[in-house]
Amino acid sequence: MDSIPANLNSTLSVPSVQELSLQQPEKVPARYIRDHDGDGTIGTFPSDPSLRVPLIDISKLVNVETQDDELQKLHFACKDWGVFQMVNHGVSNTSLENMRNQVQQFFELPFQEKTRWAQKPGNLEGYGQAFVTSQDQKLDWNDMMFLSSLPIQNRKLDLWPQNPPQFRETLERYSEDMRELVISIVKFITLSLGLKDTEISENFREGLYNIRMNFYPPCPEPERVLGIVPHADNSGITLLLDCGDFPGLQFLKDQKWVNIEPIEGAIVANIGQIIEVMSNGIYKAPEHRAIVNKTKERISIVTFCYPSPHMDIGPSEKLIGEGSVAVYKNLTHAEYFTRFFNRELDESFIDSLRV
Ligand SMILES: O=C(O)CCC(=O)C(=O)O
Ligand SMILES: [Fe+2]
Repeated sequence: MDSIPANLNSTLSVPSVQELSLQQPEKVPARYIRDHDGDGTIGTFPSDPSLRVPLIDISKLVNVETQDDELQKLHFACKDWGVFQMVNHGVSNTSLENMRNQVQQFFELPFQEKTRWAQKPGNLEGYGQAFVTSQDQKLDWNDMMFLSSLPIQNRKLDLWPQNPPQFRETLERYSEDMRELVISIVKFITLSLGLKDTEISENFREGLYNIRMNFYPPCPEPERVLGIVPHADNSGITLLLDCGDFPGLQFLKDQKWVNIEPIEGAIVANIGQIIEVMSNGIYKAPEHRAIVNKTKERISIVTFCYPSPHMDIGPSEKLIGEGSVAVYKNLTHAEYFTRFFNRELDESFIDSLRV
């Protein structure tokens, strides 16, 4: 019998969805059913360009001649969507390809082999599922591997796969790349907020980087399950590598779920709740979810980027005063996480941070 987790930083063990899917059931077990076919979202990508998630060319942000225009685009992307896709971001295709291949090879291993790196009681890291706190909770159509990668002293190496053999070094390299990228994006995000100093972006140098590798197996009734239930991320910024070529990731925009069309070599960035707080709510951490496919599996590799634990989490002082008041409380990093892991699953975390 599984023990009941003390808080949300631990999870009950539930069956592997990948193993379930391999048995080719005709119907989905009741525990996964959360019908959503009424919202018609399984379909295709939006053809109307105004309904597509904004595309930001990082090389244009770096170039002084094109910077102002691209910063404008970035500002509206963060304000109106909370998410954008990045091209020309400077991370090599080799790093992205290697990461994608290693994660794919990991999930293709026999189940028994994968369980060498399974989650242990009381901790979310490792191979398993997230946030299952009761035996009757509805489940996501998702298996995952969750690892803390930076700073190095946070690594639990006993949970880092040694099969496939290149997994560890690839993840190491990939997380360094994500760190460099996020420092640069946060610098531009704060610039687009009118903050000229680099205090916030520099705090991502000593930040925390946790990587969640999601595996969504094919599902006989995709319109009846969710790969990941709607949520906003508690990160500063989340960087997502979509390894599918069909609708999977969806963001809520003007009360409608919009499919994100994967672009070869692009990385999706979304605002997390820490940047929402630091921007005093000017930029919002968007709700998003994952849907699944009837015949195809999908992998996504998600890096949750947090600023240094030494940095308080509160509205930037430069954004309050002169007519604007702080909308969110100021918390230490530890207070923020204590609140997050002790929240009720049905309560809005961001609302609990309001003044
Ligand atoms: O797989 C996806 O596209 C979404 C994953 C996600 O939102 C998460 O892991 O927080
Ligand atoms: Fe997410």
